[in-house]
Amino acid sequence: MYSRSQGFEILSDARHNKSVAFSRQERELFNLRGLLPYSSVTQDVQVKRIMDGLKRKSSDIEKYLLLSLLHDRNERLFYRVVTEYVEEVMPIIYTPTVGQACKEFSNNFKRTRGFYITPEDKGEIRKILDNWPEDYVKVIVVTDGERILGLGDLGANGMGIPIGKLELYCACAGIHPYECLPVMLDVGTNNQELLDDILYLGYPFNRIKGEEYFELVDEFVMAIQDKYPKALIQFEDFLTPNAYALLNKYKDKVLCFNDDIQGTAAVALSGVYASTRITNVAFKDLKVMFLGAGSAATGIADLMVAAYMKEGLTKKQAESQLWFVDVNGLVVESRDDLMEHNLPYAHLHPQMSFEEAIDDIQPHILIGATGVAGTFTQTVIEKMTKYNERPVIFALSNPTSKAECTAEQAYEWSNGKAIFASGSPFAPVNYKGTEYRPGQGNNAYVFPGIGLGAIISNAKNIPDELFLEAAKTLSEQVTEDDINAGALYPKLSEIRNHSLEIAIRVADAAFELKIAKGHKPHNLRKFVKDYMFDPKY
Ligand SMILES: NC(=O)C1=CN([C@@H]2O[C@H](COP(=O)(O)OP(=O)(O)OC[C@H]3O[C@@H](n4cnc5c(N)ncnc54)[C@H](OP(=O)(O)O)[C@@H]3O)[C@@H](O)[C@H]2O)C=CC1
Ligand SMILES: CC(=O)C(=O)O
Ligand SMILES: [Mg+2]
Repeated sequence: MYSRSQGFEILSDARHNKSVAFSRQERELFNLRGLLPYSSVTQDVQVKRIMDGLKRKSSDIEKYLLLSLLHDRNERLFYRVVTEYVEEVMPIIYTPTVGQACKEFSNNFKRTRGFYITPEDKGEIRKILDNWPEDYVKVIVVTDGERILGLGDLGANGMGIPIGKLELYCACAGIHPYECLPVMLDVGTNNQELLDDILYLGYPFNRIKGEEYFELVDEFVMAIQDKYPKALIQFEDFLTPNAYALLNKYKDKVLCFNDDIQGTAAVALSGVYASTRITNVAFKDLKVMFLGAGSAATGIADLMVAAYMKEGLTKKQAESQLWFVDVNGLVVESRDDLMEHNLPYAHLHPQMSFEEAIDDIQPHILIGATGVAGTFTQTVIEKMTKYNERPVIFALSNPTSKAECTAEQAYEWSNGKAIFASGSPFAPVNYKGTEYRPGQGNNAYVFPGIGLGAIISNAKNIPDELFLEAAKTLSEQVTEDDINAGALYPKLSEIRNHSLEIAIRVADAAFELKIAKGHKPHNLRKFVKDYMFDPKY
């Protein structure tokens, strides 16, 4: 990799720094003699040093900080570590540890990463965007920090999420680091604890809302369209009403998607497809019950409707197989507290509690997206087991502390019958001598590949068909071994290959649908593979 920096400058330039891996020749060329210890080592040895260092750390947050410093110092080494040890490292740079990192973001702040926009920048967003040093940004992950995982309003501390998501774009889909832009739309926070904290670094006022809020977001979207017209905008961890309002406003006009609504939908649908290989229930006959009726759960239901319709069901029939329960019980037509996105699933049915609804509807699949731990109780799992030989249980809430139930609970309470997946990782569980491998139903399995496919094809927008394609592709990556271990998702260690497959199919579908602005490469697979960033020196 070519660099114009010399001497100390190149050692503090994370993009080009190789540190003790600089060869004798490079040390001569870049005026590095005397600045490094004698040994010139391979990147493999550097990786070993990092992994040994991680093992010596006694807490996950310390590991997060070590990796974050590495990212600041030597980008290629950081990504080499993440790609090679993705199973060990993903729970650190992503959920669950990223949740804690967000909570402590201001306390641990050392070096800036990403772009911050506040209400004081109104009218000048396009101008200040020129302060960002990169010309070829292709993927932007933006949050306003109001619904960070299941942790609520973390204000500007939520910046850990765009940073973490973009690290996965690079590690899992080979997007080049310089093509990534994490953005915090810091519109304030209503979290009083943060406002009272002298160390809090965000805009220290209550959130702006209504017209003022939507105008600021619009100015941001337009500024991005102007400076980076080919960039994909991923909306992340917005509060549900805002998430829907923004998605509906921009999804047909701008290359964008909402990860919590649409990415989650694709990964959950993929798991649902895979589950039918174990349960042998035909996909079009599946009855699904959701606990939580927010953006994640509704996004899944909406994509399932599209998937059912491809199997010949009418929209009405499809919707009738999907049931929601929220804090106030079963979502039914007679309720007057529902939001617009709930209405297609508010069936003409008596109002009842969650447990009563399981007895009444007898769903094949239970999907939790509440952000509330312990909501899948022993009784809930037992009821699901009563009605299904193999009950399918998704506890999607993040981080781990918010999961609706643990993997161990699901297997124990179902006497080993449950097919379990969760948003944050759980280790395999040995129950009565059999090892069960929970799958990780997290949008991280799909958003990197979807994003890569969208930018490769230079798509105008991302319609549902592309999310369906991603779901199908991922489910096809689930092997017989995975199925035999009760896992609905393939092993994370192969995620780069899965992202590649998703990207190819998504790009291909974009060309088929004629929403791709570019020309289809003669050999799409080779084109995508060649595009992908390889962190090896
Ligand atoms: N695995 C993955 O890939 C993803 C996981 N998630 C996780 O899903 C969770 C929810 O996210 P999101 O949908 O955006 O959030 P929302 O706030 O939009 O949705 C939460 C829903 O759960 C309901 N709820 C809250 N408490 C209970 C309860 N005790 N019983 C029944 N329902 C309850 C809420 O009702 P009300 O509004 O009335 O309080 C609301 O309908 C988060 O923890 C998030 O981390 C999100 C995206 C991706
Ligand atoms: C995974 C994710 O996007 C979330 O929990 O919000
Ligand atoms: Mg999210």
